[in-house]
Amino acid sequence: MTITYLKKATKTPETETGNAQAVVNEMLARIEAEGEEAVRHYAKALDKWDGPIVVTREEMEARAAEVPDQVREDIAFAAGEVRRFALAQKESIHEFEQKMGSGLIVGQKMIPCNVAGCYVPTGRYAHIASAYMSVATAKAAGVKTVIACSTPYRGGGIHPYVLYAMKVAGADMVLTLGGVQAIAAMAYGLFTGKPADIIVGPGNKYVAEAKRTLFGKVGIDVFAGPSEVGILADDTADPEIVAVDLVGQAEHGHESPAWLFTDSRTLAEKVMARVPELIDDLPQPARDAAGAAWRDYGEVILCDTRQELVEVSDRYASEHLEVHCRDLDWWLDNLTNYGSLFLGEETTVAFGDKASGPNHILPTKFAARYSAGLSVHKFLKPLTWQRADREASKTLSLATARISRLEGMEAHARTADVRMAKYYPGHNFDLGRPVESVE
Ligand SMILES: NC(=O)C1=CN([C@@H]2O[C@H](COP(=O)(O)OP(=O)(O)OC[C@H]3O[C@@H](n4cnc5c(N)ncnc54)[C@H](O)[C@@H]3O)[C@@H](O)[C@H]2O)C=CC1
Ligand SMILES: O=C(O)[C@@H](O)CS(=O)(=O)O
Ligand SMILES: [Zn+2]
Repeated sequence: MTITYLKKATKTPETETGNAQAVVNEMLARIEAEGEEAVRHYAKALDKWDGPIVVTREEMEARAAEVPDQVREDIAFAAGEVRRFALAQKESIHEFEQKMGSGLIVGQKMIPCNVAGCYVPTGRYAHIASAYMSVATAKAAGVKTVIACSTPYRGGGIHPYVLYAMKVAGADMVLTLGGVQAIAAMAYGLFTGKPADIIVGPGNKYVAEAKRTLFGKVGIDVFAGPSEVGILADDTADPEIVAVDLVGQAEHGHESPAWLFTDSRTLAEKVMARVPELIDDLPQPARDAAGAAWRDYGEVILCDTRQELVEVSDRYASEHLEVHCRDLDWWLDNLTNYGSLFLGEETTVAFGDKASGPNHILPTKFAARYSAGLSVHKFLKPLTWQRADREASKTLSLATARISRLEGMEAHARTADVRMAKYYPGHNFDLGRPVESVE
């Protein structure tokens, strides 16, 4: 395969993770030992917040009353589309009941987690959309208690429109907390008395590392760290739109990769010339964020064929992947690793980020190789059940006893023996040869 790097990143999505891990480990240990006091300490030290942590219902209502009509309308529209998509996902997986060869009745029940924690980042930007992406999806799944947390915005309380979006999406409890201290508070049930069963939502490297570290104690959605964009473009693509879309996501922060995969050197050169101009034209803090992102993480990769482009793109497993090429169905059929796919010039990542319906909480740092993004399914457990009658119990007892004994598991085998002895007294079944003692 011939790959030419017309621009190569000096950093990879894994750079800087080590530093975050050390910080997160220390903070989690202190919060586990000291509880709410340590959380308050970090809220003050890192986010200049020493006000109340729990946002009361009355405060939510009072602050909601001040939200302008156009903002309400936009949030209602976008949250509605996200809910609509989540409900369609819910429809796609169902409970069922089936008779097996043994006569056993088996089934699957879809049971939502009881408590979900939703993290809404607002360090650099006020991520209003992240509020309904997580909360509305948890509610569509049927989660009873949804706790939402967001960073005190620029030293104040939760950003008013983020709080409004949480309310519209159906949050049951809200905490004014950001970063590691928010994730830990949700995991341990601090301030709410309700430890989360699952914690979801995007965030910076500290948030993503805290979720990863606490995984096991609590469920998580996916490793949703600093945003990434990949664009596949051929010679039919418009270089201006490709460049604008790359910068559109580089704005996220100095650790946000933007990758162009193309088989057209002409297009690549035009895009590379245009991106710095577009960045220079941005207001702050976007200019610095996108400038550093493009300088350190931007890549332009030239391949010979579209098969090679698919291979390279799958290796990068971009969180967001745009395709600006002829024959869009071919790309839809052949690409396998991406968080969310945006086909054709008429669509763009920002639609998915804010309003189109499919979730924007998506896998980063190669996690799209094994995981999709946040969906209603992350909150739903496909739990299995089974019920045997006497006939099924007999068929299964014989097989189970014999297989257990082949495995050397005598106690397992006896759970089948005892049933046969009770239901068929005096019968002589082949239940396998008893396991010999090995001292
Ligand atoms: N993958 C995805 O689906 C999405 C990812 N994102 C990403 O989320 C991120 C949002 O990041 P931010 O704006 O920073 O907001 P954030 O809310 O994730 O982080 C702010 C918090 O970081 C903590 N923090 C900052 N510096 C710290 C330090 N030195 N030590 C310990 N804690 C520290 C503070 O407590 C603060 O509350 C961006 O990287 C964005 O790209 C956003 C939306 C979706
Ligand atoms: O990583 C992401 O999904 C973000 O691009 C979403 S947003 O732009 O912050 O809304
Ligand atoms: Zn974005």
